[in-house]
Amino acid sequence: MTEPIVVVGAALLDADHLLAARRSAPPELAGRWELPGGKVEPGETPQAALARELREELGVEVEVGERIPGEWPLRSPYVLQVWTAKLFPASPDPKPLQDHDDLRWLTREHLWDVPWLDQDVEAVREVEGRL
Ligand SMILES: Nc1nc2c([nH]c(=O)n2[C@H]2C[C@H](O)[C@@H](COP(=O)(O)OP(=O)(O)OP(=O)(O)O)O2)c(=O)[nH]1
Repeated sequence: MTEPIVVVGAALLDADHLLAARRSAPPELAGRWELPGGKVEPGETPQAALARELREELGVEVEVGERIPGEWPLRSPYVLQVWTAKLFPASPDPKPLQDHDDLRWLTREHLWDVPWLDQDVEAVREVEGRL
């Protein structure tokens, strides 16, 4: 069996808002919303991977917090794990530099206003309790 490869997603929180990111690629995922992040590289910790991905994709500097319990299957061999994160005070605001074409800070009230990727819905439900 192929070993699963972890994709880390950020529950990037600011007060009572969660950052949602709209994918611009690949075509089958474009237009749907996700927790920004990406694949953990060999030898990298999930926390380091998440900080790197958010720097590359959004231009932000984050402090990674705790893991949201659970693991969600993506297209084989990938699995999604989610960690909380918050912007360092001196961080620039997030911008959709790479992989995304729109960003939104959502309150709990508006959390389901965007079409999340199907495979992210359970993870977002877990995050919902933190808002
Ligand atoms: N980042 C992220 N990817 C997700 C989520 N849900 C989901 O199915 N995916 C998929 C999309 C991609 O196929 C894969 C992650 O790839 P990616 O393109 O974000 O990661 P990456 O920057 O490391 O990829 P690469 O271009 O270097 O190959 O997981 C999610 O919530 N966040």
